[in-house]
Amino acid sequence: MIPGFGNHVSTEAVAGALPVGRNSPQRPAFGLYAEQLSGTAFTAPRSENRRSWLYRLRPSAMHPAFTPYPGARLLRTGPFDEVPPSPNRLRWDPLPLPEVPTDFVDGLVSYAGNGDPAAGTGIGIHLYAANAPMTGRVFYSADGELLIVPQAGRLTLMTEMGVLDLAPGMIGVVPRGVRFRAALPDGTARGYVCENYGALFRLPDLGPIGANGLANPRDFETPPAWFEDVDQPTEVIQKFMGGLWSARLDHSPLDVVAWHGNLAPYRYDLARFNTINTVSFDHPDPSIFTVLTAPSDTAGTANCDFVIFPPRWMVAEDTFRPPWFHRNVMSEFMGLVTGSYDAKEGGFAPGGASLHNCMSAHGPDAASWDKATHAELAPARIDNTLAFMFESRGVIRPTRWAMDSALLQTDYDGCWTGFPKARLG
Ligand SMILES: O=C(O)Cc1cc(O)ccc1O
Ligand SMILES: [Fe+2]
Repeated sequence: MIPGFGNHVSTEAVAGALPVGRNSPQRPAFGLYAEQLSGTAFTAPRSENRRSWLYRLRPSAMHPAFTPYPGARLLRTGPFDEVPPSPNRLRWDPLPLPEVPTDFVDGLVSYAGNGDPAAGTGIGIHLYAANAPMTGRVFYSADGELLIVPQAGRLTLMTEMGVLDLAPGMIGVVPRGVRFRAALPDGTARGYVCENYGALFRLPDLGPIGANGLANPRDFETPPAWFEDVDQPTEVIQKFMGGLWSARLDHSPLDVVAWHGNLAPYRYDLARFNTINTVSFDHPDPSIFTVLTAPSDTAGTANCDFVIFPPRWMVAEDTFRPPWFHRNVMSEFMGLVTGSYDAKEGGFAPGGASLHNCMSAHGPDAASWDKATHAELAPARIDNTLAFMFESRGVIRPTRWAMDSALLQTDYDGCWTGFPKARLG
């Protein structure tokens, strides 16, 4: 794996496949085809510009027409207008594994989202639950990059640009347009996906934190070039403006022998996150836990922040240590990879999800509040936990499936009942 975030990488699976000193020679080595894949507009500022050059056995353009794909029936895309957006606090039980053989693509279930890929803003929030490998087919989203958060079971993503092995506790990002096949080394897999229609995820600015901290660039890993030379029928499934489309090739399109550039899949082990928090008092805003941010056009107001709540020490003095009660302008979709979450004593399970939208009052449940209010404030380690949040400037709109699902907890409001009234004297 090649360390670093957003670096300009040069990698070849066969020596001599990568042209030197130019992108598009008259005759690339071995008769390879040169192809540019751009993830930003050609004229995006250099600091934001992301593109790679791929050298492949056959041009991607060599494909027949796409026709509608009938699978992945629960996959949805913005605008999320199937049902009215709900101001209610919502929480879902864990997504069960499928009962019939289902691969990563067909196992995608959209819970919510906002914006619209047509406008280049917003996110789609999906879970996947799969019990079969993708065989004879590959997938890509033309609607956005995919931030994948495995929760149970490993995923091996064979992408055009290299292989990403992901385990729970890691994240992977597959750029818009990059085709991949997902294998399941453990037989089954479940996790979360944020499909980012907007500006690409990047590392947040660190401000007064300084030059180091949070997710450090060198801990991100990009795979070296890898390809398969397979002349077997392969189905390419793409998601385009929410529609699913399929085309049959007579070969695998995972045939990129060499590539160079700064647009590529990458992974990151969340255990590498340098968690920063108070050493005096008060619970800081959770932005201190931002791993990646996808900015909007308004400074500091993200299309999506990916935020984690990892194992850490709590040392704050005279402080209510779990998340405080709050009502936020930003909307929050949460998931749990493992263990339990310090704001919720029960009901928020690994593989489950919660949604607290713009201005919806939330915070610790009554049991967590009671416990934290009476806790002895010795240094304490929060272990066995890994929660995360997709936080967005736009209201997060649930899908019809999410609202009608038997997984939706009908008693969620109940966790905020029974708080004793304050006594004035
Ligand atoms: O709602 C939540 O649990 C997420 C969250 C955590 C936190 O530590 C502070 C604010 C916040 O929204
Ligand atoms: Fe919150």
